[in-house]
Amino acid sequence: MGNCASAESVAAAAASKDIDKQLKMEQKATEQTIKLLLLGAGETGKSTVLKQIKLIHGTGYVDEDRVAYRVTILTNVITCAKTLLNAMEILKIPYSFDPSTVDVSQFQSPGDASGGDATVDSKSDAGSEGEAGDDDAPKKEVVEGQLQKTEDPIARASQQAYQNILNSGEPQKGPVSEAAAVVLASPMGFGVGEPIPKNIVDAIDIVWKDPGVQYCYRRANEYQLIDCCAVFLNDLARICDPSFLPLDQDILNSRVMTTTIIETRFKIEGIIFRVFDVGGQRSERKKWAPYFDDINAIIYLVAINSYDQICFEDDSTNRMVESMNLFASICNHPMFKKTAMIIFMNKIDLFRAKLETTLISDYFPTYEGPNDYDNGSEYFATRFLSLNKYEKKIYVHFTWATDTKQIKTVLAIVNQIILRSNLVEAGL
Ligand SMILES: Nc1nc2c(ncn2[C@@H]2O[C@H](COP(=O)(O)OP(=O)(O)OP(=O)(O)O)[C@@H](O)[C@H]2O)c(=O)[nH]1
Ligand SMILES: [Mg+2]
Repeated sequence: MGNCASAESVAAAAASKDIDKQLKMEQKATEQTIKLLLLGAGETGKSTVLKQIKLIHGTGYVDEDRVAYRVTILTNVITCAKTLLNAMEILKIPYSFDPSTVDVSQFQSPGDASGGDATVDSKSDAGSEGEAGDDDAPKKEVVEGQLQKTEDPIARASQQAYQNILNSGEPQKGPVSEAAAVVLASPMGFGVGEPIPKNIVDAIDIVWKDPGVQYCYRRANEYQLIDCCAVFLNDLARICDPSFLPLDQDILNSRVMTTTIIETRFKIEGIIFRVFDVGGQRSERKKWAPYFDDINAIIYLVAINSYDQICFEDDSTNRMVESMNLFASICNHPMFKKTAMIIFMNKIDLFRAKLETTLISDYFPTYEGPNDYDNGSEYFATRFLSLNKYEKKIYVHFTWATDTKQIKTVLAIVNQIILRSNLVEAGL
């Protein structure tokens, strides 16, 4: 009997110890949960960063995911091809228009020297129109962020050639216009396992290689084109092959606008990260506020290459200006006073490429430095940091969200920042 009582009390003590242990573990688990919000305007790369976290710290993608992403990628391909063709009409560029054959001297006007020569040279790829300069020409007045429609000898030549075709009353003829008709008549998307028919793939290829379409592509800031256009259309044969199954890199390059808030959980070095990815377009932002409670850290995404682009949502607001205004409201939000704040100045690969063709000062007249990466990136980082009213510590990283190696390094640093600032916050 005595033995029995003692066995019971031993069992009870053990059970109580288990409960204590369980409680402690639960307490520890809650203590060690980090709520991380990915914020930023549309198309800045939030979902791409989430995909990277999934690849680096999660389970990655299984074949079922890849089959679904294939549908997305093929839709991206069709969307890009159709968008380019519609833009040919808007910008008045005829098929087969070749900027390199234009006699620039015939299309000059007195304003050609003002400020935009670097842009003009590279967008046209024509090489000689830099000579159009006349230092006495009046300087263009630049309003911050205002869209600059390309007005140079090449654009004029293209418009005139386009107008001549219209005046002739005859439709454009030839293989490119025939291919364009096939692309424009193609369905927007294809189902799971369904390939894009070969005649449509061939038509997209012809359209994409046309010099007029390539010129139109270089002027993509004048209309809305998703960033994965070149990466997919340059790789058509592989992507449109019926056996195509997307690689991780293809998934990272693909584009779907986020319309619901998605929470994904990861365990990183024993700590649970609850990562929330939101839609960045204006219509999506009203869904954000309910998720602002108890947020430990925010990664705010900026597309640093977007300084010459207008918002998808309206045709007058510059994307960088939109991004700055949104950041001002987030970083000075009373609920985020103690939240670790990290800015990702993202799309640095596209930023570098854009600097070759587009002057920052054409869109941000307060920028007086050389049109290079170091000075340009520092300028935009400083502009964002200057919006911080409370002198709160804000960390800035320059990122290339589609590059897993670079993001892996950045995320390791970010994890340390988040953990450190939350230890400080907890008084530890
Ligand atoms: N080249 C390049 N492309 C990028 C980079 N970051 C994102 N992208 C591409 O940009 C496009 C938009 O990225 P998303 O991650 O969908 O943007 P988002 O911020 O989630 O957009 P919303 O869901 O509309 O708010 C995708 O095609 C990405 O592959 C980058 O650093 N470099
Ligand atoms: Mg998204």
